[in-house]
Amino acid sequence: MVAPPDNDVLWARALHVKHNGSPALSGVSLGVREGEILAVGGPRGSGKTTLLQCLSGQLLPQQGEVWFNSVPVHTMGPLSRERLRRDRFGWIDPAPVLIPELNAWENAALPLMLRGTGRRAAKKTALEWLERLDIGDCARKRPHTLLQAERQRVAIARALVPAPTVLFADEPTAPLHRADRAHVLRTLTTAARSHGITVVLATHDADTAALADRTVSLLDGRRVNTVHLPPVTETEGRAACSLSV
Ligand SMILES: Nc1ncnc2c1ncn2[C@@H]1O[C@H](COP(=O)(O)OP(=O)(O)OP(=O)(O)O)[C@@H](O)[C@H]1O
Repeated sequence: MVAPPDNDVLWARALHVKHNGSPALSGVSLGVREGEILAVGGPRGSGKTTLLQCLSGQLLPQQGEVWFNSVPVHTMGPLSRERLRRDRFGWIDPAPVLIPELNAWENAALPLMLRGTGRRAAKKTALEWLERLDIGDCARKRPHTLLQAERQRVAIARALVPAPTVLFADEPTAPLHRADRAHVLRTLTTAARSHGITVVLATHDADTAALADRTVSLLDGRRVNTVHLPPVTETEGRAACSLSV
């Protein structure tokens, strides 16, 4: 095994994954630099979710290597990978999965409390994030009384609250309206940049990818070439488009 370059927080080499015999990833390699916002683009079924699951240690590739800060994730046992995900990674699903018995701030504070932070401190941090995401008013509401878009903001707050080293976001704005999407994504990317959080963002939306520093594109489980365009604005990162297989 050869350790990854020092400036890559995540590094994957030649990942191969098959789901029930059909290939989902076929030899994908990539590095993610510390503090980078990396978009993983590609059409539906191209392997984006599978790639994020491998990088975050949720799924072991049948072949290939995944390294996090020079630690080989692909050789870790299930408990070590679970601890790594709890302590260092955040995850946002396309649809919010919240605990129905807890209100919004309790849901958002949960990762901190699982790490041993006291209830009062965890609540303070959770409320700050809910405010930043414009749902401070919902802090005491249970998930079933919230709109889907509000629930997704709670899920995003929950992922940001413990300031993870790497945040994996799988189509995080899928349940939001277009206007909402831009605002939530800006909040997410601005927060990530200001807290030095590395983000790996799966999306098939060019507007979303435009907020990233770099885009890698997948097609049928393989990487396709990308070309970088000039910055859209000084502050919002760069866009990239897929050229060809
Ligand atoms: N649990 C599973 N069982 C069987 N096949 C799966 C499973 N998960 C993914 N696949 C298949 O693997 C391929 C890659 O799926 P994946 O979800 O990684 O792609 P994606 O780019 O994230 O798609 P989407 O944008 O629809 O989420 C697809 O052909 C998909 O149908």
